[in-house]
Amino acid sequence: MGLPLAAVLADVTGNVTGVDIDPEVVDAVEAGESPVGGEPGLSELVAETAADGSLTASADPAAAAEAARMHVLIVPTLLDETNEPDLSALLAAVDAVGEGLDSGDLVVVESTVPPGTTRDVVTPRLAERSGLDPSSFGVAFCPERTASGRALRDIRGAYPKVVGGVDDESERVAGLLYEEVTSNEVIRVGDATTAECVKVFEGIYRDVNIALANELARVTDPLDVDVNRAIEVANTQPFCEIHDPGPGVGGHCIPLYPHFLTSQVDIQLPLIETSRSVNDAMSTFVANAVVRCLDDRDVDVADADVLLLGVAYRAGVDETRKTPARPIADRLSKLGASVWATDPVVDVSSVPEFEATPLDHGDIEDAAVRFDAVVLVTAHEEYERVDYGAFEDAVAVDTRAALDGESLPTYTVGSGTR
Ligand SMILES: NC(=O)C1=CN([C@@H]2O[C@H](COP(=O)(O)OP(=O)(O)OC[C@H]3O[C@@H](n4cnc5c(N)ncnc54)[C@H](O)[C@@H]3O)[C@@H](O)[C@H]2O)C=CC1
Ligand SMILES: CC(=O)N[C@@H]1[C@@H](OP(=O)(O)OP(=O)(O)OC[C@H]2O[C@@H](n3ccc(=O)[nH]c3=O)[C@H](O)[C@@H]2O)O[C@H](C(=O)O)[C@@H](O)[C@@H]1O
Repeated sequence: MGLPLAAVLADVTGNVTGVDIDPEVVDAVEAGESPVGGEPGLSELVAETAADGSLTASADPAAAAEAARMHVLIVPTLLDETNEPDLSALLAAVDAVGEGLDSGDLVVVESTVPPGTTRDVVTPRLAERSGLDPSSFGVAFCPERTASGRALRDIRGAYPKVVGGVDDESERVAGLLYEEVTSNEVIRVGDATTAECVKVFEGIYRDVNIALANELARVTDPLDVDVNRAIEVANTQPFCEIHDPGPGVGGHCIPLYPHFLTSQVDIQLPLIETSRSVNDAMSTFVANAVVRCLDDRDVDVADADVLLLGVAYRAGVDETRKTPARPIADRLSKLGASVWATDPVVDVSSVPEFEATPLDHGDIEDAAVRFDAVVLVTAHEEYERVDYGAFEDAVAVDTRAALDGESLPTYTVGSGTR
């Protein structure tokens, strides 16, 4: 999300150096090209701001920091293998900025971080690396509230911009910066930790509510009820916003943010922790539904050819981080199935640690006859135009309630067998 942000800041301020440790990213931006796809308007904005000199790029974080007076950090914040926050990229960026920090500078963190990080980690580390007194420079947390595929629109003002400073002056100056950027309001929350909580809470709200939808989907079979229909009607009541059942929660954000909170407090948070487990269990629920559907047709999963439609974690994005497609493929492969996968947006052959044979999107109908089951994992709009009649003797498992009205015998998560 750093390049969309840099391009908008360049468009607004006329003087931005985008810093990245990936030289290919730097070279592309220096050439006026956007290495980030799937973002409407971004290629044009990068070309325009690079051409007029308002956007330059550098692979030397310390040198760029030396020259700058405002420093915005939007590097990856991930989880390690034990689901603890991995802030290594952020700390590296903080160290580089610290090397070039001057009295009177402002440092803004836009990366999503565990609450307390800006005050207790970033600020002291900047002071230590720069040798400056913490009161001599500003630090604020101003979360990136954007989603892939609509970054420029979101950055320019789809939602209010949240600003939280480690002190009043930091918040005041950061607020002035973002008032130039967003067409929406700037909400000053009074401190950095509150702003960090805003971002993490937004994501946790989503994870918990998706877990509720997924748990409700489990009563479809025992109650013989169309849960998706019940959710749709329940949501006609303004105080009800039940989300959509699915195969699990993917992406670089929502599955991570609950861990950013639970790692920071030494108290039990059972609802948040259980919601994570409910969502992560959906891939097994889907794989078991495939096995059951094959079994109903006297096909042993160990002898089955299964095609996954969609590898991206959600429709329309070229992103596979924590995609539910991976555990679904893993489980079916372990049961002996021959698993194939296709995606109109993602290059399936480049997806790391993915137990599936790639199939080109254009070959779906020609190859369809070989499959015993087809699983819709990602509701890319391209799948509305597939001729499912080509899957002559297969059964479909629809994890997104997207295959309405198709001729194929189908089990739909949340709606059951049709
Ligand atoms: N991608 C999204 O939809 C959103 C992301 N965010 C937050 O934004 C932050 C960045 O996420 P993404 O843009 O998705 O990550 P990303 O992995 O797509 O891109 C991060 C970029 O930072 C570069 N980088 C890594 N370490 C660096 C360092 N030490 N110095 C300079 N550059 C470095 C990488 O080379 C890469 O180009 C995360 O904290 C995320 O939670 C927030 C809202 C939306
Ligand atoms: C609260 C919220 O909508 N946050 C957005 C979210 O964007 P993100 O790209 O992660 O997509 P998402 O729509 O939250 O979906 C996350 C995952 O959850 C699944 N999902 C989503 C909604 C739903 O009802 N059911 C469901 O199963 C999606 O398929 C996907 O696998 O996370 C972004 C972020 O924080 O990076 C944030 O900026 C975006 O505004």
